[in-house]
Amino acid sequence: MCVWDAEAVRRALRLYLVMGSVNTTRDPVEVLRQAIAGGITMFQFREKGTGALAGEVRTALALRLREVCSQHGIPFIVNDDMELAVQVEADGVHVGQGDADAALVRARIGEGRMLGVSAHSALEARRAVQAGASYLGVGPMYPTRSKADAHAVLGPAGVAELRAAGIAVPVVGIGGIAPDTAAAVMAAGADGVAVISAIAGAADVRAAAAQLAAITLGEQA
Ligand SMILES: C=C1C=NC(C(F)(F)F)=NC1=N
Ligand SMILES: [Mg+2]
Repeated sequence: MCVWDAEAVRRALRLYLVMGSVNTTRDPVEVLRQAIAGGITMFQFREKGTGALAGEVRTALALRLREVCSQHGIPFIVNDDMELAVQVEADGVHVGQGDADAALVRARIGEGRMLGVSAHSALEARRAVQAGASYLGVGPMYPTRSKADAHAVLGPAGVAELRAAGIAVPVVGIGGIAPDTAAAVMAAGADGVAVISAIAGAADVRAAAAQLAAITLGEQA
């Protein structure tokens, strides 16, 4: 298992699809295939909210999505559940401030996997880095319908403030990001954007992913 150095993590964060079965009316596996064809660089399985799958059915979906990511060399991250991440041989885990202690998760998953931690302030960011975070998820950038308990909207300024505070680790913005706002998040100092509805809810998933990829990867140029 390769160790995910900062540069590899930054490349993976460029266009990060976060999705679970509740985020689309279609087959999540088909949506993921289309999103990969459009150019996403990382995928997070986030099975949360009203109607979320559980138990064997959830694990079965995780394995199907994991397989699609493996086929295309796309890193596969599991939200919250470190045991599921280990069980399906995920490339990493993402935990929020209210979830398991980041240091405990790092100890459980080892150094060969990515550990993403949600952060809403420089203090939370510093603590997450000390706990061994590979990247920080910062948001919400804009109002979001995908997370019932979202924090107050930070805006791209939230990313700029972390950079101004000297937080240099890989950072991805999340929360209500769409094609017309992705560039602002990158300009504020993020290494990439994480999206749910902008891709999973799009009529043409592949085109939506391609449009966002052009913006975030274009920033690279
Ligand atoms: C609550 C979350 C915050 N950020 C992220 C990500 F953008 F992927 F880092 N994922 C989450 N599930
Ligand atoms: Mg969480």
